[in-house]
Amino acid sequence: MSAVLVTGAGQGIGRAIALRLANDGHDIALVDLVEDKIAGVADEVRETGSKATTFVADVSDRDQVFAAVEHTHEALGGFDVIVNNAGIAQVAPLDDVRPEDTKKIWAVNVDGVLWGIQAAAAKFRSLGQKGKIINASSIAGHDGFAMLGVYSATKFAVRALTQAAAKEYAAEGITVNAYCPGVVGTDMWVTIDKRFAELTGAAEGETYDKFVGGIALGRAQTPEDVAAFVSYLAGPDSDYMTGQAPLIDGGLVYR
Ligand SMILES: NC(=O)c1ccc[n+]([C@@H]2O[C@H](COP(=O)([O-])OP(=O)(O)OC[C@H]3O[C@@H](n4cnc5c(N)ncnc54)[C@H](O)[C@@H]3O)[C@@H](O)[C@H]2O)c1
Repeated sequence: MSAVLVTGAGQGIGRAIALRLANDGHDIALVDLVEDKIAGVADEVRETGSKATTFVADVSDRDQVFAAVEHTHEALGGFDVIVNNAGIAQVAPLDDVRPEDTKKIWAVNVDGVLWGIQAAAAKFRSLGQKGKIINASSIAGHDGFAMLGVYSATKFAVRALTQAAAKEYAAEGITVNAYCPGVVGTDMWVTIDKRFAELTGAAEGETYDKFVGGIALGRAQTPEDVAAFVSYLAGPDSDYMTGQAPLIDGGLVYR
């Protein structure tokens, strides 16, 4: 099939995407901050029969992202898809946000996606081939959530980059889309829930449960639910789709 680079692949949604795409028959380059985590996922990928390679990189560092793309091409013998999945959350009332807070989250969630877009487009161009760029936005990229204001801003920004890149690269046969999960019970949500508890006096688990209670389909979202949509985006059935960022949230209505 094709060679896919997934960032933030060491756990949560990124891990599920890596495993789903490996099961679809793609070879996978796993990129994350910590080697131990991606080494374990690489073993799981190899069990599916697909190739796996790991590369430690911080997506907020442009040179490291370009190096990750080069590594993918060398190790897997191709480069067809990038999934710019890595991201961090931040829970704070807007009044409390300081410059160092916005810099950090912006560097990972927005700059990190931009470097991934640039590096992938440059590589597709140098190889003279088409390619697919897939970015992690969020339901918080469609609605500004209280206490998640800066996080929401970064995810709106990911949608903006997705739309702009889709227009800039369309003539080269490069498609650019995003996925927008709702509430997925990964480590990210454990951290969000704890921070809500500290700030609002809610019991631990209460905020997560409230959000899950607002999901129309009546069950919590799994990383595999997200990975199923990314499987479509990474495969040939999405060839005529670009610049889109659909919600995959089970019909979440709680705000
Ligand atoms: N969990 C949710 O409910 C949810 C909802 C909507 C969108 N998202 C988005 O989906 C993506 C994955 O979320 P998750 O819940 O799996 O998160 P997670 O915290 O469980 O995992 C994120 C992974 O990204 C890695 N990472 C963080 N910063 C990095 C950096 N600078 N460079 C490289 N890797 C880095 C972490 O080490 C970790 O392995 C994120 O972009 C997140 O914003 C998550």
